[in-house]
Amino acid sequence: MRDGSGEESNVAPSVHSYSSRPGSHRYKNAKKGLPFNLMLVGEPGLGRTTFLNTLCERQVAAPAELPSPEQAHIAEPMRFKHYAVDMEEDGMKIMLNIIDTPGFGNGTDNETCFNQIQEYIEAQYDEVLAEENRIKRNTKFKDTRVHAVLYFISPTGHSLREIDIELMKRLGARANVIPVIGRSDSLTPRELVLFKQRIMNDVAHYGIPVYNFPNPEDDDEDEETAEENAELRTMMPFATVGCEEVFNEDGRPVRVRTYPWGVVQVDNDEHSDFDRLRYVLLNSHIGDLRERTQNDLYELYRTEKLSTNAAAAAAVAAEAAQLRAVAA
Ligand SMILES: Nc1nc2c(ncn2[C@@H]2O[C@H](COP(=O)(O)OP(=O)(O)OP(=O)(O)O)[C@@H](O)[C@H]2O)c(=O)[nH]1
Repeated sequence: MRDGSGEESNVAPSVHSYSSRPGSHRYKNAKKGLPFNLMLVGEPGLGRTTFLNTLCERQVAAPAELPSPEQAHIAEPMRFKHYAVDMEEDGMKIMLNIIDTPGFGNGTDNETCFNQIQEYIEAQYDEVLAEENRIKRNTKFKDTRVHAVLYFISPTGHSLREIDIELMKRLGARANVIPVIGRSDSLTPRELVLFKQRIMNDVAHYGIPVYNFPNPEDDDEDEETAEENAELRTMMPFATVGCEEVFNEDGRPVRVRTYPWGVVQVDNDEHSDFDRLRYVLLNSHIGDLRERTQNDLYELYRTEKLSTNAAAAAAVAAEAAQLRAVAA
């Protein structure tokens, strides 16, 4: 860790400031540790790797190796990279499993990426379904269902692109999709406000089923939670800034991106939504994201899958009966 002078410093790594926010401790019930599976999706260069390391407050993922100039034009296919990190947040142990998707949106054929991601999410549901049907349960079964997908939007300042709309629409039915604006410090505060508005207009116009924080009218939430959720809805999509370096400012650890014209403080609410998003993911809404995955998204998938299987079995039985009748 370096301080502003470039020297090694011994500052404590805790740089976030959210412990006093409402809603903390809401899900502090997991003694063994709460598993949380988070997928990161977004085009190359939007800051996913930096975000991951900033979220975990340590270097979990190394920066991607850049191809040589001769190879730079060859689009690498998308792949899944897994990172397992044990965290402790506000007294709660979290077994964080991050699934990164380098190579997404690299080529002209995005359909293959869409299918790969959807199949990955559904394959985790299939594993739970198979486990539920086992006579003897596997006590070591690891639930790898994706509890949230962070979708990184490019800070163009325009509006959503076709790739964003398509992907979020496809995944929204299978996972809690949370849109975020990557490298948001490239927009001025006014540009950011307008960009957020345009994105949310597109979300409404195209009926994109993003995770929209439980509506207090639908749920039996207390007043404080209802207010918090209403505020979080107005912040969507979250504007993120990532930075792995921690500096020492008057004895206080801060993460800043330094530019010739000034600094961007990652954990300062006036500079970015990073701190708030981190709090949502690892504290206030970790329980809701997990519950929604289990009770709504998985249940829907399970019903669809079993109905399809039942319909297929009925069709096979009808065909067999027909063949038997012909043979008789
Ligand atoms: N301005 C700005 N630059 C950032 C931010 N986060 C990361 N970067 C820089 O953007 C570049 C790409 O960051 P990565 O974290 O490697 O992006 P990625 O999305 O993982 O990209 P791939 O590894 O190519 O898939 C690096 O030079 C980072 O230092 C940010 O919040 N703001």
